[in-house]
Amino acid sequence: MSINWLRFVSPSLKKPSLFHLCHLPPPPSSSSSAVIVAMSYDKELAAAKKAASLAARLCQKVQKALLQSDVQSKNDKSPVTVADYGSQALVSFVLQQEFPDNFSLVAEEDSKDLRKDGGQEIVERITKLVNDSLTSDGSYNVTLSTEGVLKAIDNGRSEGGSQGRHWVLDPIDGTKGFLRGDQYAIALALLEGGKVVLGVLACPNLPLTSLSDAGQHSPNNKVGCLFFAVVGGGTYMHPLDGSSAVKVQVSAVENPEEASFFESYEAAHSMHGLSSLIAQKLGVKAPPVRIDSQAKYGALSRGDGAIYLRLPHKGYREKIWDHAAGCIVVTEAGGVVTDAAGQPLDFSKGKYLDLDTGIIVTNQKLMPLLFNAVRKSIQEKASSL
Ligand SMILES: Nc1ncnc2c1ncn2[C@@H]1O[C@H](COP(=O)(O)O)[C@@H](OP(=O)(O)O)[C@H]1O
Ligand SMILES: [Mg+2]
Ligand SMILES: [Mg+2]
Ligand SMILES: [Mg+2]
Repeated sequence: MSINWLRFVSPSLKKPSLFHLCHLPPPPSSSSSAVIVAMSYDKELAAAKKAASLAARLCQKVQKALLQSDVQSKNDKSPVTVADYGSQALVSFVLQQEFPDNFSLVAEEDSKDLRKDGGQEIVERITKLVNDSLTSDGSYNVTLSTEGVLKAIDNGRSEGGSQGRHWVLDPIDGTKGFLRGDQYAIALALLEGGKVVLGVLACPNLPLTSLSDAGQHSPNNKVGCLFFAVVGGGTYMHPLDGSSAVKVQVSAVENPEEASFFESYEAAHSMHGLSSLIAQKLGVKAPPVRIDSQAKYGALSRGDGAIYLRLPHKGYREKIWDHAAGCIVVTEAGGVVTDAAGQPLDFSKGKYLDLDTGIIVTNQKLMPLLFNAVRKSIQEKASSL
């Protein structure tokens, strides 16, 4: 099935809306002309934004309690587990309600550990969190049982792939950031035929103004952003607690000396030494901006920085839910996302991304320079071993 894209101005919406035409095989008795079915992602986008916003609220509630009760210093990870599972159950439930006939979800968590002996208490806490969120939203007149919550979590066990539609969810991306009270994201994307066609990134702790602004740590600076993108339609951002969206664009910086770059806060997730070698080769002057989660993709999409380098240690396999939403949010804002060999990320192979060395992200102008610096640095590192 081939897919063509066109921009369509909906008279009722009075704003551009994205439609695509699916050329279906002709019915047996008809002539050879293709049957054209027009579809939009408006309903999917509305559902994804709703699900991610609800999940973000659940996570904010848990993170607040986590910080207030100082559980963080006790190194007790259970509240994070509660938020991860609660977020996944909520998103899964909302999407299944909205798309009962065509629902497939590839998500990070499953209920295996929760079903073990001693898991009942934590399942009850998750169930309460999920039901409280559903009640406060008011759209769905249901109360989930503990088994209903476990089933909703396990509905995220799809394998994805190159055929059909699959939602892709990271219920909390940046768990370590969440624990520290730093950045994290609820990352939800839709794959169609193995390509990302829609992405929503809820970043509850990301300031509404640029991370490069001097006053970003002032107490008046509001946090909580939601980024969204539909293929061909650009990237938008609005406050998590609002709906007035602005279109965002990646940085237009062409001179690497003026570029700043993002990388993981956690050195275990990305080789900081290698990225500093790359930055040095490029002539980047600013120190790295280290933050957790796909909030990096969101911040990059609005030009807070110009480059994102993710260079995992040998043997690590990247999962699609760690990049699907972020990837479309950046590309629709004019950026480029490739692996370290310059190939686009392939989301059609199931849960894992099959890629060379790492992931590099920047604007179109800087990509050739960045790519060269990455190749040289990787070769230098290999020959020094
Ligand atoms: N050794 C490793 N190398 C690279 N990424 C890793 C890793 N261990 C975990 N991760 C991934 O890094 C993600 C967080 O990325 P970042 O460093 O940008 O915050 C984690 O997502 P979760 O927090 O959803 O588990 C996890 O999937
Ligand atoms: Mg993740
Ligand atoms: Mg996660
Ligand atoms: Mg995880």
